[in-house]
Amino acid sequence: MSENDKTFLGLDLSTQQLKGAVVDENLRIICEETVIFDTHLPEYRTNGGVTVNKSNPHEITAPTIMWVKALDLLMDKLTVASVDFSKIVAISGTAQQHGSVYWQNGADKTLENLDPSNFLHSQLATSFSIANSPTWMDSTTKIECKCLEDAVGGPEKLAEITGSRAYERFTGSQIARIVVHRPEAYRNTERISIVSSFLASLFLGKIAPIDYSDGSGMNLMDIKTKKWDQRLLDTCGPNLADKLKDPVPSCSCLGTVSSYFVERYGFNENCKVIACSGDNPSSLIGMGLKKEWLGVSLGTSDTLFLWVSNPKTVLNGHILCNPLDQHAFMAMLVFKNGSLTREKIRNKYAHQSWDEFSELLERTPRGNFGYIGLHFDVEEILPVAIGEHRFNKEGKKLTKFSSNEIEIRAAIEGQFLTRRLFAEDIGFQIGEGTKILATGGASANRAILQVLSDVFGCPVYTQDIVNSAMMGAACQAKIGFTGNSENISDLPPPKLICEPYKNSEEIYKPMVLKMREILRNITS
Ligand SMILES: Nc1ncnc2c1ncn2[C@@H]1O[C@H](COP(=O)(O)OP(=O)(O)O)[C@@H](O)[C@H]1O
Ligand SMILES: O=C(CO)[C@@H](O)[C@H](O)COP(=O)(O)O
Repeated sequence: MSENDKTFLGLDLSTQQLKGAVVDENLRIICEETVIFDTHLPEYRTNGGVTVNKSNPHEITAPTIMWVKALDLLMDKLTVASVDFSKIVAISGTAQQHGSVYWQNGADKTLENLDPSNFLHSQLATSFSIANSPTWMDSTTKIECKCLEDAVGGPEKLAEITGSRAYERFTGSQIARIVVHRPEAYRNTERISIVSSFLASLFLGKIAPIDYSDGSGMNLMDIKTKKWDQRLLDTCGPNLADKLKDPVPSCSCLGTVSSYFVERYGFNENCKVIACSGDNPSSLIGMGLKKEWLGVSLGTSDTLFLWVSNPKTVLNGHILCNPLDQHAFMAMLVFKNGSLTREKIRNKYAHQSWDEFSELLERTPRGNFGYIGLHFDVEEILPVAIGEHRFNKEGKKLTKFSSNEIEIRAAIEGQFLTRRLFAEDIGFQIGEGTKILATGGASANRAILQVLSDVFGCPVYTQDIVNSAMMGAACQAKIGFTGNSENISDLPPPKLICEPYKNSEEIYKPMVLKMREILRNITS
Protein backbone atom coordinates (compact mmCIF):
# COMPACT_ATOMS: atom_id res chain seq x y z
CA MET A 1 0.00 0.00 0.00
CA SER A 2 1.46 3.37 -0.95
CA GLU A 3 1.70 6.24 1.57
CA ASN A 4 -1.27 8.02 0.04
CA ASP A 5 -3.51 4.99 0.13
CA LYS A 6 -3.66 4.87 3.88
CA THR A 7 -6.97 5.83 5.48
CA PHE A 8 -8.24 6.07 9.06
CA LEU A 9 -11.70 5.36 10.50
CA GLY A 10 -13.09 7.59 13.27
CA LEU A 11 -16.42 6.85 14.97
CA ASP A 12 -18.56 8.94 17.32
CA LEU A 13 -21.10 7.11 19.49
CA SER A 14 -22.82 10.16 20.91
CA THR A 15 -26.14 10.61 22.65
CA GLN A 16 -28.36 10.87 19.60
CA GLN A 17 -26.44 9.10 16.86
CA LEU A 18 -23.51 7.00 15.71
CA LYS A 19 -21.35 8.67 13.09
CA GLY A 20 -18.38 7.33 11.20
CA ALA A 21 -15.88 9.01 8.90
CA VAL A 22 -13.08 7.64 6.77
CA VAL A 23 -10.29 10.20 6.38
CA ASP A 24 -7.14 10.25 4.31
CA GLU A 25 -3.58 10.88 5.51
CA ASN A 26 -4.27 14.63 5.47
CA LEU A 27 -7.39 14.21 7.60
CA ARG A 28 -9.68 15.06 4.67
CA ILE A 29 -13.03 13.28 4.96
CA ILE A 30 -13.49 10.73 2.16
CA CYS A 31 -16.78 9.31 3.37
CA GLU A 32 -19.09 10.07 6.29
CA GLU A 33 -22.24 8.21 7.40
CA THR A 34 -24.66 8.59 10.30
CA VAL A 35 -27.18 6.38 12.09
CA ILE A 36 -29.71 8.39 14.10
CA PHE A 37 -31.10 6.26 16.91
CA ASP A 38 -34.64 7.71 17.08
CA THR A 39 -35.31 7.57 13.34
CA HIS A 40 -33.13 4.77 11.99
CA LEU A 41 -33.75 2.40 14.89
CA PRO A 42 -37.35 3.24 15.91
CA GLU A 43 -37.86 -0.25 17.37
CA TYR A 44 -35.98 0.90 20.51
CA ARG A 45 -38.39 3.83 21.00
CA THR A 46 -35.75 6.27 22.19
CA ASN A 47 -36.27 10.00 22.35
CA GLY A 48 -33.08 11.94 21.67
CA GLY A 49 -31.25 8.58 21.86
CA VAL A 50 -32.34 7.81 25.42
CA THR A 51 -35.21 6.34 27.42
CA VAL A 52 -36.58 8.24 30.39
CA ASN A 53 -38.14 6.00 33.05
CA LYS A 54 -41.77 7.17 33.36
CA SER A 55 -41.93 6.41 37.08
CA ASN A 56 -38.53 7.97 37.79
CA PRO A 57 -37.68 10.80 35.36
CA HIS A 58 -34.14 11.00 36.78
CA GLU A 59 -33.38 7.52 35.42
CA ILE A 60 -32.19 7.98 31.85
CA THR A 61 -30.77 4.98 30.02
CA ALA A 62 -30.16 3.69 26.49
CA PRO A 63 -30.56 0.09 25.28
CA THR A 64 -26.98 -1.22 24.96
CA ILE A 65 -27.91 -3.52 22.09
CA MET A 66 -29.24 -0.50 20.13
CA TRP A 67 -25.68 0.85 20.00
CA VAL A 68 -24.49 -2.53 18.66
CA LYS A 69 -27.22 -2.57 16.01
CA ALA A 70 -26.30 0.99 15.08
CA LEU A 71 -22.77 -0.22 14.34
CA ASP A 72 -24.15 -3.01 12.11
CA LEU A 73 -26.17 -0.38 10.25
CA LEU A 74 -23.29 2.07 10.00
CA MET A 75 -21.00 -0.62 8.58
CA ASP A 76 -23.68 -1.42 5.97
CA LYS A 77 -23.94 2.27 5.06
CA LEU A 78 -20.16 2.56 4.68
CA THR A 79 -20.20 -0.60 2.51
CA VAL A 80 -22.93 0.83 0.28
CA ALA A 81 -20.85 4.02 0.01
CA SER A 82 -18.06 1.81 -1.44
CA VAL A 83 -15.53 2.37 1.34
CA ASP A 84 -12.45 0.25 0.71
CA PHE A 85 -11.99 -1.18 4.20
CA SER A 86 -8.70 -2.82 3.24
CA LYS A 87 -7.05 0.62 3.12
CA ILE A 88 -7.96 1.54 6.70
CA VAL A 89 -4.79 1.24 8.77
CA ALA A 90 -6.24 2.30 12.14
CA ILE A 91 -9.63 2.76 13.82
CA SER A 92 -10.52 4.82 16.85
CA GLY A 93 -13.66 6.21 18.38
CA THR A 94 -15.25 8.64 20.75
CA ALA A 95 -18.45 8.40 22.76
CA GLN A 96 -20.73 10.12 25.21
CA GLN A 97 -18.87 10.20 28.50
CA HIS A 98 -19.66 8.42 31.79
CA GLY A 99 -22.29 5.94 30.47
CA SER A 100 -21.62 2.32 31.41
CA VAL A 101 -21.95 -1.12 29.79
CA TYR A 102 -22.20 -4.34 31.80
CA TRP A 103 -20.82 -7.40 30.04
CA GLN A 104 -22.39 -10.72 31.06
CA ASN A 105 -20.10 -13.57 32.16
CA GLY A 106 -18.78 -15.18 28.98
CA ALA A 107 -19.11 -12.05 26.83
CA ASP A 108 -15.37 -11.81 26.19
CA LYS A 109 -15.43 -15.32 24.66
CA THR A 110 -18.44 -14.42 22.53
CA LEU A 111 -16.61 -11.33 21.24
CA GLU A 112 -13.58 -13.45 20.31
CA ASN A 113 -15.65 -15.99 18.38
CA LEU A 114 -18.04 -13.85 16.37
CA ASP A 115 -19.42 -15.46 13.22
CA PRO A 116 -18.74 -13.13 10.24
CA SER A 117 -21.85 -14.29 8.42
CA ASN A 118 -24.12 -12.82 11.11
CA PHE A 119 -24.83 -9.34 12.45
CA LEU A 120 -23.12 -8.25 15.68
CA HIS A 121 -26.44 -7.42 17.35
CA SER A 122 -27.87 -10.91 16.88
CA GLN A 123 -24.72 -12.50 18.35
CA LEU A 124 -24.37 -10.09 21.28
CA ALA A 125 -28.07 -10.01 22.23
CA THR A 126 -27.48 -11.91 25.48
CA SER A 127 -24.05 -10.48 26.28
CA PHE A 128 -25.15 -7.72 28.64
CA SER A 129 -26.07 -8.35 32.28
CA ILE A 130 -27.81 -4.94 32.39
CA ALA A 131 -29.84 -4.39 29.21
CA ASN A 132 -30.17 -0.61 29.52
CA SER A 133 -26.97 1.34 29.99
CA PRO A 134 -27.09 4.27 32.41
CA THR A 135 -26.21 7.39 30.38
CA TRP A 136 -24.58 10.72 31.22
CA MET A 137 -28.10 12.21 31.49
CA ASP A 138 -29.01 10.02 34.48
CA SER A 139 -29.21 11.67 37.89
CA THR A 140 -30.37 8.90 40.22
CA THR A 141 -27.28 8.47 42.36
CA LYS A 142 -27.41 11.16 45.06
CA ILE A 143 -26.96 8.61 47.87
CA GLU A 144 -24.05 6.88 46.15
CA CYS A 145 -22.37 10.24 45.48
CA LYS A 146 -22.45 11.06 49.19
CA CYS A 147 -20.83 7.69 50.00
CA LEU A 148 -18.01 8.36 47.50
CA GLU A 149 -17.29 11.77 48.98
CA ASP A 150 -17.42 10.42 52.53
CA ALA A 151 -15.03 7.61 51.63
CA VAL A 152 -12.17 10.03 51.03
CA GLY A 153 -13.08 12.86 53.40
CA GLY A 154 -15.52 15.09 51.52
CA PRO A 155 -16.18 16.71 48.13
CA GLU A 156 -12.94 18.77 48.05
CA LYS A 157 -10.84 15.72 48.73
CA LEU A 158 -12.65 13.71 46.04
CA ALA A 159 -12.18 16.59 43.58
CA GLU A 160 -8.51 16.79 44.47
CA ILE A 161 -8.00 13.07 43.78
CA THR A 162 -10.31 12.43 40.82
CA GLY A 163 -10.66 15.94 39.30
CA SER A 164 -14.35 16.19 40.22
CA ARG A 165 -16.51 16.11 43.33
CA ALA A 166 -19.11 13.35 43.07
CA TYR A 167 -21.43 13.81 40.11
CA GLU A 168 -24.50 11.65 39.64
CA ARG A 169 -23.76 10.86 36.01
CA PHE A 170 -20.16 9.80 36.71
CA THR A 171 -19.61 6.06 36.36
CA GLY A 172 -18.47 5.29 39.92
CA SER A 173 -21.77 6.19 41.56
CA GLN A 174 -23.68 4.59 38.67
CA ILE A 175 -21.89 1.28 39.28
CA ALA A 176 -22.56 1.60 43.01
CA ARG A 177 -26.28 1.97 42.30
CA ILE A 178 -26.29 -1.18 40.16
CA VAL A 179 -24.57 -3.05 43.02
CA VAL A 180 -27.36 -2.02 45.40
CA HIS A 181 -30.36 -2.33 43.09
CA ARG A 182 -29.30 -5.23 40.84
CA PRO A 183 -26.90 -7.34 42.98
CA GLU A 184 -27.54 -10.52 40.97
CA ALA A 185 -26.81 -8.74 37.67
CA TYR A 186 -23.62 -7.25 39.14
CA ARG A 187 -22.48 -10.72 40.23
CA ASN A 188 -23.06 -11.95 36.68
CA THR A 189 -21.03 -9.06 35.24
CA GLU A 190 -17.69 -10.17 33.84
CA ARG A 191 -16.43 -6.70 32.90
CA ILE A 192 -17.67 -3.11 32.94
CA SER A 193 -16.92 -0.76 30.05
CA ILE A 194 -17.63 2.90 29.60
CA VAL A 195 -19.27 3.73 26.27
CA SER A 196 -15.98 4.60 24.56
CA SER A 197 -14.17 1.42 25.65
CA PHE A 198 -17.29 -0.57 24.72
CA LEU A 199 -17.03 0.80 21.18
CA ALA A 200 -13.34 -0.19 21.01
CA SER A 201 -14.26 -3.68 22.27
CA LEU A 202 -16.58 -4.30 19.32
CA PHE A 203 -13.71 -3.73 16.86
CA LEU A 204 -11.05 -5.42 18.96
CA GLY A 205 -13.01 -8.65 19.51
CA LYS A 206 -12.24 -8.53 23.21
CA ILE A 207 -13.13 -6.24 26.06
CA ALA A 208 -10.97 -3.14 25.66
CA PRO A 209 -9.33 -1.09 28.41
CA ILE A 210 -10.50 2.40 29.38
CA ASP A 211 -8.31 5.34 28.32
CA TYR A 212 -6.97 7.82 30.90
CA SER A 213 -8.94 10.78 29.64
CA ASP A 214 -12.43 9.23 29.58
CA GLY A 215 -11.48 7.20 32.69
CA SER A 216 -11.04 10.47 34.57
CA GLY A 217 -14.82 11.01 34.19
CA MET A 218 -15.67 8.18 36.57
CA ASN A 219 -14.81 9.58 40.05
CA LEU A 220 -12.62 6.51 40.48
CA MET A 221 -9.22 7.44 39.08
CA ASP A 222 -6.42 9.43 40.64
CA ILE A 223 -5.82 11.93 37.84
CA LYS A 224 -2.19 12.41 38.83
CA THR A 225 -1.09 8.77 39.14
CA LYS A 226 -3.59 7.55 36.47
CA LYS A 227 -4.49 4.60 38.68
CA TRP A 228 -7.82 3.59 40.19
CA ASP A 229 -8.14 4.67 43.82
CA GLN A 230 -8.72 1.47 45.78
CA ARG A 231 -10.87 3.19 48.47
CA LEU A 232 -13.20 4.48 45.79
CA LEU A 233 -13.37 1.11 44.02
CA ASP A 234 -14.21 -0.59 47.32
CA THR A 235 -16.94 1.96 48.04
CA CYS A 236 -18.62 1.25 44.70
CA GLY A 237 -18.57 -2.51 44.44
CA PRO A 238 -16.81 -5.79 45.20
CA ASN A 239 -13.99 -6.87 42.87
CA LEU A 240 -14.37 -3.73 40.83
CA ALA A 241 -10.70 -3.60 39.84
CA ASP A 242 -11.15 -6.97 38.11
CA LYS A 243 -14.20 -5.76 36.25
CA LEU A 244 -12.55 -2.53 35.06
CA LYS A 245 -8.93 -3.66 34.54
CA ASP A 246 -6.14 -1.07 34.36
CA PRO A 247 -6.68 2.09 32.30
CA VAL A 248 -4.28 2.85 29.43
CA PRO A 249 -2.86 6.08 27.95
CA SER A 250 -5.16 7.84 25.48
CA CYS A 251 -4.40 7.05 21.82
CA SER A 252 -2.54 3.85 22.70
CA CYS A 253 -2.70 0.90 20.35
CA LEU A 254 -4.85 -1.91 21.77
CA GLY A 255 -4.19 -4.53 19.09
CA THR A 256 -5.52 -5.34 15.65
CA VAL A 257 -9.08 -5.51 14.37
CA SER A 258 -10.92 -8.78 15.07
CA SER A 259 -11.25 -11.49 12.43
CA TYR A 260 -14.98 -10.70 12.29
CA PHE A 261 -14.26 -7.36 10.58
CA VAL A 262 -11.50 -8.86 8.41
CA GLU A 263 -13.77 -11.59 7.06
CA ARG A 264 -17.07 -9.72 6.90
CA TYR A 265 -15.93 -6.34 5.58
CA GLY A 266 -12.45 -6.97 4.16
CA PHE A 267 -10.41 -5.01 6.73
CA ASN A 268 -6.68 -5.60 6.58
CA GLU A 269 -5.73 -8.01 9.39
CA ASN A 270 -3.00 -5.55 10.48
CA CYS A 271 -5.48 -2.68 10.93
CA LYS A 272 -4.88 -1.25 14.41
CA VAL A 273 -7.53 -0.49 17.02
CA ILE A 274 -6.58 2.62 18.99
CA ALA A 275 -8.04 3.38 22.44
CA CYS A 276 -11.31 5.30 22.17
CA SER A 277 -12.06 8.31 24.38
CA GLY A 278 -14.88 10.57 25.55
CA ASP A 279 -16.48 13.05 23.16
CA ASN A 280 -15.13 16.11 24.98
CA PRO A 281 -11.50 14.93 25.13
CA SER A 282 -11.79 13.88 21.47
CA SER A 283 -13.21 17.30 20.60
CA LEU A 284 -10.17 18.91 22.20
CA ILE A 285 -8.05 16.81 19.83
CA GLY A 286 -10.26 17.32 16.76
CA MET A 287 -10.32 21.08 17.25
CA GLY A 288 -6.55 21.24 17.63
CA LEU A 289 -7.41 23.40 20.67
CA LYS A 290 -4.49 25.67 21.48
CA LYS A 291 -3.79 27.02 24.92
CA GLU A 292 -5.37 30.49 24.50
CA TRP A 293 -8.66 29.08 23.20
CA LEU A 294 -11.88 28.19 24.96
CA GLY A 295 -13.67 25.25 23.30
CA VAL A 296 -17.48 25.43 23.36
CA SER A 297 -19.37 22.35 22.21
CA LEU A 298 -23.06 22.87 21.44
CA GLY A 299 -24.17 19.26 21.06
CA THR A 300 -26.85 17.44 23.03
CA SER A 301 -25.06 18.83 26.06
CA ASP A 302 -23.29 22.19 26.06
CA THR A 303 -19.71 21.94 27.26
CA LEU A 304 -16.91 24.45 27.76
CA PHE A 305 -13.34 23.20 27.95
CA LEU A 306 -9.77 24.30 27.77
CA TRP A 307 -6.24 22.91 28.00
CA VAL A 308 -4.66 23.44 31.44
CA SER A 309 -1.18 22.61 32.70
CA ASN A 310 -1.46 23.18 36.45
CA PRO A 311 -5.11 22.83 37.40
CA LYS A 312 -6.61 24.04 40.65
CA THR A 313 -9.10 21.81 42.45
CA VAL A 314 -12.58 22.83 41.27
CA LEU A 315 -15.92 22.01 42.88
CA ASN A 316 -18.28 23.18 40.14
CA GLY A 317 -16.61 21.64 37.13
CA HIS A 318 -14.17 18.94 36.15
CA ILE A 319 -10.49 18.39 35.61
CA LEU A 320 -9.87 15.53 33.19
CA CYS A 321 -6.63 13.93 32.06
CA ASN A 322 -5.53 15.55 28.81
CA PRO A 323 -5.85 13.09 25.90
CA LEU A 324 -2.77 14.42 24.09
CA ASP A 325 -0.29 15.08 26.87
CA GLN A 326 0.01 12.80 29.88
CA HIS A 327 1.41 15.65 32.00
CA ALA A 328 -1.39 18.09 31.15
CA PHE A 329 -5.12 18.26 31.94
CA MET A 330 -8.32 19.74 30.53
CA ALA A 331 -10.81 21.78 32.53
CA MET A 332 -14.47 21.30 31.64
CA LEU A 333 -17.95 22.54 32.47
CA VAL A 334 -21.04 20.58 31.36
CA PHE A 335 -24.64 21.72 31.00
CA LYS A 336 -27.31 19.11 30.35
CA ASN A 337 -29.98 21.33 28.86
CA GLY A 338 -28.27 22.25 25.60
CA SER A 339 -29.56 21.40 22.13
CA LEU A 340 -32.67 19.51 23.19
CA THR A 341 -33.83 22.57 25.10
CA ARG A 342 -33.10 24.82 22.10
CA GLU A 343 -35.10 22.38 19.96
CA LYS A 344 -38.01 22.58 22.38
CA ILE A 345 -37.94 26.38 22.19
CA ARG A 346 -37.72 26.25 18.37
CA ASN A 347 -40.69 23.86 18.17
CA LYS A 348 -42.81 25.94 20.55
CA TYR A 349 -42.03 29.44 19.32
CA ALA A 350 -40.68 29.11 15.76
CA HIS A 351 -42.78 26.42 14.01
CA GLN A 352 -39.95 23.86 14.24
CA SER A 353 -37.80 25.91 11.89
CA TRP A 354 -34.20 26.91 12.68
CA ASP A 355 -34.49 29.68 10.05
CA GLU A 356 -37.48 31.23 11.77
CA PHE A 357 -35.83 30.72 15.17
CA SER A 358 -32.71 32.55 13.98
CA GLU A 359 -34.69 35.36 12.41
CA LEU A 360 -36.64 35.93 15.64
CA LEU A 361 -33.46 35.75 17.70
CA GLU A 362 -31.78 38.36 15.52
CA ARG A 363 -34.83 40.63 15.64
CA THR A 364 -34.70 41.14 19.44
CA PRO A 365 -32.26 43.54 21.07
CA ARG A 366 -29.22 42.36 23.03
CA GLY A 367 -30.19 42.21 26.69
CA ASN A 368 -33.81 41.44 25.70
CA PHE A 369 -35.26 44.35 27.74
CA GLY A 370 -33.96 42.52 30.83
CA TYR A 371 -36.14 39.43 30.33
CA ILE A 372 -34.36 36.18 31.23
CA GLY A 373 -35.56 32.62 30.72
CA LEU A 374 -34.13 29.47 32.27
CA HIS A 375 -35.19 26.08 30.92
CA PHE A 376 -34.03 23.07 32.87
CA ASP A 377 -36.07 20.37 31.15
CA VAL A 378 -34.01 17.65 32.83
CA GLU A 379 -32.29 18.27 36.14
CA GLU A 380 -29.40 20.58 35.34
CA ILE A 381 -25.86 19.95 36.56
CA LEU A 382 -24.88 23.62 36.97
CA PRO A 383 -26.94 24.84 38.76
CA VAL A 384 -28.70 21.79 40.21
CA ALA A 385 -32.21 22.89 39.25
CA ILE A 386 -35.23 21.78 37.25
CA GLY A 387 -38.22 23.46 35.57
CA GLU A 388 -38.91 26.60 33.55
CA HIS A 389 -38.24 29.99 35.12
CA ARG A 390 -38.92 33.44 33.62
CA PHE A 391 -37.94 36.81 35.07
CA ASN A 392 -38.39 40.45 34.16
CA LYS A 393 -35.83 43.22 34.56
CA GLU A 394 -36.67 43.66 38.23
CA GLY A 395 -36.20 39.94 38.88
CA LYS A 396 -39.94 39.38 39.25
CA LYS A 397 -41.10 35.88 38.27
CA LEU A 398 -43.36 35.66 35.19
CA THR A 399 -45.25 32.71 33.75
CA LYS A 400 -44.72 33.69 30.12
CA PHE A 401 -43.28 36.45 27.96
CA SER A 402 -45.26 38.65 25.63
CA SER A 403 -43.90 37.40 22.30
CA ASN A 404 -42.20 34.44 20.66
CA GLU A 405 -39.03 36.43 19.96
CA ILE A 406 -38.68 37.45 23.60
CA GLU A 407 -39.14 33.81 24.64
CA ILE A 408 -36.39 32.72 22.23
CA ARG A 409 -33.83 35.36 23.15
CA ALA A 410 -34.57 34.95 26.89
CA ALA A 411 -33.84 31.22 26.64
CA ILE A 412 -30.62 31.58 24.63
CA GLU A 413 -29.26 34.46 26.70
CA GLY A 414 -30.25 32.53 29.85
CA GLN A 415 -28.20 29.56 28.64
CA PHE A 416 -25.06 31.56 27.85
CA LEU A 417 -25.27 33.78 30.94
CA THR A 418 -25.26 30.69 33.19
CA ARG A 419 -22.37 29.22 31.20
CA ARG A 420 -20.35 32.45 31.61
CA LEU A 421 -21.14 32.66 35.31
CA PHE A 422 -19.88 29.14 36.05
CA ALA A 423 -16.89 29.62 33.74
CA GLU A 424 -15.86 32.73 35.68
CA ASP A 425 -16.38 30.91 38.98
CA ILE A 426 -13.82 28.25 38.16
CA GLY A 427 -11.36 30.81 36.87
CA PHE A 428 -11.63 30.40 33.10
CA GLN A 429 -9.76 33.43 31.80
CA ILE A 430 -12.37 35.20 29.70
CA GLY A 431 -11.67 38.65 28.42
CA GLU A 432 -9.17 40.47 26.18
CA GLY A 433 -7.49 37.96 23.95
CA THR A 434 -9.78 35.00 24.67
CA LYS A 435 -11.11 33.32 21.56
CA ILE A 436 -13.92 30.80 21.46
CA LEU A 437 -13.81 27.84 19.10
CA ALA A 438 -17.34 26.46 18.74
CA THR A 439 -18.36 22.98 17.60
CA GLY A 440 -21.33 20.58 17.81
CA GLY A 441 -24.69 20.64 16.00
CA ALA A 442 -25.78 24.14 17.08
CA SER A 443 -22.47 25.71 16.00
CA ALA A 444 -23.98 25.70 12.50
CA ASN A 445 -26.32 28.46 13.71
CA ARG A 446 -24.81 31.94 13.31
CA ALA A 447 -27.52 33.72 15.30
CA ILE A 448 -26.85 31.49 18.31
CA LEU A 449 -23.09 32.05 17.97
CA GLN A 450 -23.62 35.83 17.92
CA VAL A 451 -25.36 35.63 21.30
CA LEU A 452 -22.51 33.45 22.59
CA SER A 453 -20.02 36.04 21.35
CA ASP A 454 -21.90 38.96 22.92
CA VAL A 455 -22.48 37.31 26.29
CA PHE A 456 -18.84 36.19 26.62
CA GLY A 457 -17.44 39.33 24.98
CA CYS A 458 -15.15 37.24 22.73
CA PRO A 459 -14.90 36.51 19.02
CA VAL A 460 -16.31 33.13 18.02
CA TYR A 461 -14.69 30.88 15.44
CA THR A 462 -15.67 27.55 13.93
CA GLN A 463 -13.88 25.02 11.77
CA ASP A 464 -15.05 23.54 8.51
CA ILE A 465 -15.95 20.35 10.38
CA VAL A 466 -18.98 20.65 12.63
CA ASN A 467 -18.29 17.35 14.39
CA SER A 468 -14.95 17.83 16.06
CA ALA A 469 -15.42 14.76 18.28
CA MET A 470 -15.59 12.47 15.27
CA MET A 471 -12.62 14.25 13.69
CA GLY A 472 -10.84 13.83 17.02
CA ALA A 473 -11.48 10.09 16.80
CA ALA A 474 -9.94 10.01 13.32
CA CYS A 475 -6.94 11.96 14.69
CA GLN A 476 -6.64 9.46 17.58
CA ALA A 477 -6.46 6.69 14.96
CA LYS A 478 -3.69 8.57 13.15
CA ILE A 479 -1.80 9.42 16.34
CA GLY A 480 -2.06 5.83 17.57
CA PHE A 481 -0.90 4.50 14.22
CA THR A 482 2.07 6.83 13.83
CA GLY A 483 2.84 7.17 17.54
CA ASN A 484 3.16 10.92 17.06
CA SER A 485 0.68 13.57 18.18
CA GLU A 486 2.42 16.21 16.03
CA ASN A 487 0.85 14.46 13.05
CA ILE A 488 -2.47 16.24 13.22
CA SER A 489 -1.43 19.66 12.01
CA ASP A 490 -3.62 19.28 8.89
CA LEU A 491 -6.82 20.12 10.78
CA PRO A 492 -8.86 22.92 9.18
CA PRO A 493 -7.93 26.34 10.66
CA PRO A 494 -10.48 28.26 12.76
CA LYS A 495 -12.63 30.73 10.78
CA LEU A 496 -13.95 33.89 12.42
CA ILE A 497 -17.78 33.81 12.48
CA CYS A 498 -18.73 36.72 14.73
CA GLU A 499 -17.38 39.34 17.07
CA PRO A 500 -19.10 40.91 20.05
CA TYR A 501 -20.90 44.22 19.52
CA LYS A 502 -19.11 47.15 21.13
CA ASN A 503 -21.49 47.70 24.03
CA SER A 504 -22.09 44.03 24.76
CA GLU A 505 -20.02 44.01 27.98
CA GLU A 506 -22.04 46.97 29.33
CA ILE A 507 -25.18 44.93 28.76
CA TYR A 508 -24.10 41.48 29.87
CA LYS A 509 -21.78 42.12 32.81
CA PRO A 510 -24.67 43.37 34.99
CA MET A 511 -26.85 40.56 33.67
CA VAL A 512 -24.33 37.98 34.93
CA LEU A 513 -24.62 39.56 38.38
CA LYS A 514 -28.39 39.47 38.13
CA MET A 515 -28.19 35.82 37.08
CA ARG A 516 -26.16 35.03 40.17
CA GLU A 517 -28.99 36.45 42.29
CA ILE A 518 -31.62 34.53 40.32
CA LEU A 519 -29.77 31.22 40.67
CA ARG A 520 -29.37 31.79 44.40
CA ASN A 521 -33.14 32.12 44.66
CA ILE A 522 -34.15 29.19 42.49
CA THR A 523 -31.69 26.72 44.01
CA SER A 524 -32.05 27.67 47.67
N1 LIG B 1 -29.13 24.97 12.57
C1 LIG B 1 -29.14 24.57 13.82
N2 LIG B 1 -29.35 25.46 14.81
C2 LIG B 1 -29.34 25.08 16.11
N3 LIG B 1 -29.15 23.81 16.51
C3 LIG B 1 -28.93 22.87 15.58
C4 LIG B 1 -28.91 23.20 14.19
N4 LIG B 1 -28.67 22.05 13.50
C5 LIG B 1 -28.55 21.06 14.44
N5 LIG B 1 -28.71 21.54 15.69
C6 LIG B 1 -28.71 20.81 16.96
O1 LIG B 1 -27.62 19.93 17.02
C7 LIG B 1 -27.97 18.86 17.91
C8 LIG B 1 -27.07 17.68 17.64
O2 LIG B 1 -25.75 18.08 17.85
P1 LIG B 1 -24.58 17.01 17.81
O3 LIG B 1 -23.32 17.74 18.13
O4 LIG B 1 -24.63 16.25 16.53
O5 LIG B 1 -25.04 16.08 19.00
P2 LIG B 1 -24.42 14.82 19.74
O6 LIG B 1 -23.01 14.68 19.25
O7 LIG B 1 -24.54 15.16 21.18
O8 LIG B 1 -25.31 13.65 19.37
C9 LIG B 1 -29.42 18.58 17.63
O9 LIG B 1 -30.08 18.17 18.82
C10 LIG B 1 -29.95 19.94 17.10
O10 LIG B 1 -30.80 20.54 18.05
O1 LIG C 1 -21.64 14.44 30.41
C1 LIG C 1 -20.99 14.94 29.51
C2 LIG C 1 -19.59 15.35 29.74
O2 LIG C 1 -19.24 15.31 31.09
C3 LIG C 1 -21.58 15.11 28.14
O3 LIG C 1 -20.91 16.08 27.42
C4 LIG C 1 -21.60 13.78 27.43
O4 LIG C 1 -20.27 13.40 27.09
C5 LIG C 1 -22.53 13.77 26.21
O5 LIG C 1 -22.07 14.51 25.16
P1 LIG C 1 -22.90 14.93 23.83
O6 LIG C 1 -23.69 13.78 23.36
O7 LIG C 1 -23.67 16.13 24.18
O8 LIG C 1 -21.80 15.27 22.85
